[in-house]
Amino acid sequence: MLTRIDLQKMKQANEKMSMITAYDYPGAKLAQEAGIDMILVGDSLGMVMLGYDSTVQVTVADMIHHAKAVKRGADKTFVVVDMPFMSYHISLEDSLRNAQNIFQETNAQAIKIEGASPEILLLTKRLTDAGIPVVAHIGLTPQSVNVLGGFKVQGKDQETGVKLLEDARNLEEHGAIAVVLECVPMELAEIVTGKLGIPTIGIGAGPHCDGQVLVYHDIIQYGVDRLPKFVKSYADSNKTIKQAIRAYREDVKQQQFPTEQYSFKIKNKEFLPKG
Ligand SMILES: Nc1nc(=O)c2c([nH]1)NC[C@@H]1CN(c3ccc(C(=O)N[C@@H](CCC(=O)O)C(=O)O)cc3)CN21
Ligand SMILES: CC(C)C(=O)C(=O)O
Ligand SMILES: [Mg+2]
Repeated sequence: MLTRIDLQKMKQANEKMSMITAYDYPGAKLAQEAGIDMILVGDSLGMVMLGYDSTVQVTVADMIHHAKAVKRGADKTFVVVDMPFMSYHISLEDSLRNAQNIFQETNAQAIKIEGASPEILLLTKRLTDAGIPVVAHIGLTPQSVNVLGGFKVQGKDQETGVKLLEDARNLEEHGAIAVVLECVPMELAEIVTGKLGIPTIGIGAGPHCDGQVLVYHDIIQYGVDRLPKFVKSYADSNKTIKQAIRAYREDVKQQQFPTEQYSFKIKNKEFLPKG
């Protein structure tokens, strides 16, 4: 299992970190077997697993339910769990308690929170002090989609670019072990990556980040119809799975399945009920 020290060393050696989301036991198991460095139990599960149109409806209970399944499938992989919408904004005390529940119940290696406000910085420090490693997340922060006005690229002008770098530095200073940069111009991500001691993990943030993360269902095109520009697709599961289900359906209709090969037989027909 990787540790935060390994992440640091990988950054220094310019060895890129691969991260993928996962939300369930089989998904996590395959990711671990494929040798992925880190798994994120993202609140994107609300969209790709549960069919919501944003991550806003996801709850702490949802995150724990899915993260426990992930950890069972990937017991030897560094797992990060998203804290969901509003579970770390009501009060510092509530935020710490929610983080505690997520961390203790799931056996994850770190939690992830969006933003860099003074409250988030303080929470990052308090969690770190308490022994819960924090991954930060800035740029496009999907839990704020209704404030941002859509899933849009962030940090495109001078003011927001300077702010993004300042946010990243503050998060590092308050103890974050890594920072996710979502949907920012690649040139800006390169500068932030160069200025930070902790690794950056990009999604739609170009090639200069220390690591990359993508959503599982996007990479294998599983149940998603439209891919964001920054996603490279590596398999067409929609096609493969639909082909398999259609073939099964056809076999049933045509009485091609089940044949004897897929059936059980009785040795002594005497035992069969008369009738
Ligand atoms: N399936 C999935 N993949 C993701 O990467 C993802 C989720 N869901 N849900 C949570 C967030 C939301 N994310 C998104 C979703 C859409 C765009 C998008 O469509 N962006 C536009 C760019 C818009 C602009 O130019 O400002 C694009 O064309 O890629 C970006 C990030 C990333 N995360
Ligand atoms: C897109 C990644 C970074 C995320 O937060 C998620 O999958 O929820
Ligand atoms: Mg998320």
